[in-house]
Amino acid sequence: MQQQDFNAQFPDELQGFPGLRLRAGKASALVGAQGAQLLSWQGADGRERLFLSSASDGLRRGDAPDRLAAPIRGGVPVCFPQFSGRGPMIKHGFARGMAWRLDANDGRSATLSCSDNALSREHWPHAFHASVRVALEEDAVTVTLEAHNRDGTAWAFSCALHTYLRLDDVRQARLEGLGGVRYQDATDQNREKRQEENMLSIGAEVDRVYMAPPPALQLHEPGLPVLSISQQGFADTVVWNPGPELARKLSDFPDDGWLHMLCVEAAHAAAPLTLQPGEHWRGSQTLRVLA
Ligand SMILES: O=P(O)(O)OC[C@H]1O[C@H](O)[C@H](O)[C@@H](O)[C@@H]1O
Repeated sequence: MQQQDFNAQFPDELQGFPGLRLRAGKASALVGAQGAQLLSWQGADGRERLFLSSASDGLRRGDAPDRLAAPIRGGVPVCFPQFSGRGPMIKHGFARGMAWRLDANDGRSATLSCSDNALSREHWPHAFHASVRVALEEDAVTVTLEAHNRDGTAWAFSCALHTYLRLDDVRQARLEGLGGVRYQDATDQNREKRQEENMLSIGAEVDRVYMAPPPALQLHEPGLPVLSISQQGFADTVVWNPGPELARKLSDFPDDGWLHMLCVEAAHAAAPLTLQPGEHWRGSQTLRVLA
């Protein structure tokens, strides 16, 4: 893509990251060109609901798109075609480091896409098309990821919408809805466990893949309306917070950043999915401020 077209498609910016602003009444969102990553979402109350690290690196205007950019730490990174280190590829796949193109934009929603090219083939030999649609409502935002096998042979993938929710203080928040759900604990060699409590509180590192979770969870924070987090088409929900020790080791993350975020991710993580030639897969996550 020419720099001129890129600038026309992504005229807005947040922390120097080029993107596209969407509006629905008083609500607003900014979708970044890198990785089709939602970088900001403010509902009608004007409160920012997504965490974006002030120390984050990433693709800036004018950077060459012929190599992968450093991942942007925050918003809603799209992990594709691999979740985390669960496979031979670079962590979370290559899609979050690529410049995506804009396919449609009606002011309230936008669709971005990427497909195989010389860069993706350095990491994965397959023909594919991936798209992300961000749809804004007054009190909600929905991110939909779609993958299409354009190859002559079947391929397998895993993926996630790696949503970083912004919190005042994670220690005061409660995530409701995971009571009785089984999870793989990545802080304990992926041992399988069962969560007893329905209200999860966090004060240290948490890195869990919940399998067959309920379709909606609720995030409670003192003095704020409840946030509903729902998903469709994804088999797992990942909950991640680095806690104080890992936070200090992450170069693109403030030491106290762990207090102000919680990742609640719609994911296919525990087991990969296989798409036959010509097949599509689609999954979405909706964040909604409840009255
Ligand atoms: O640092 P990143 O590559 O963005 O990954 C951040 C985190 O993503 C997921 O939530 C994984 O479960 C974690 O194990 C990982 O640390």
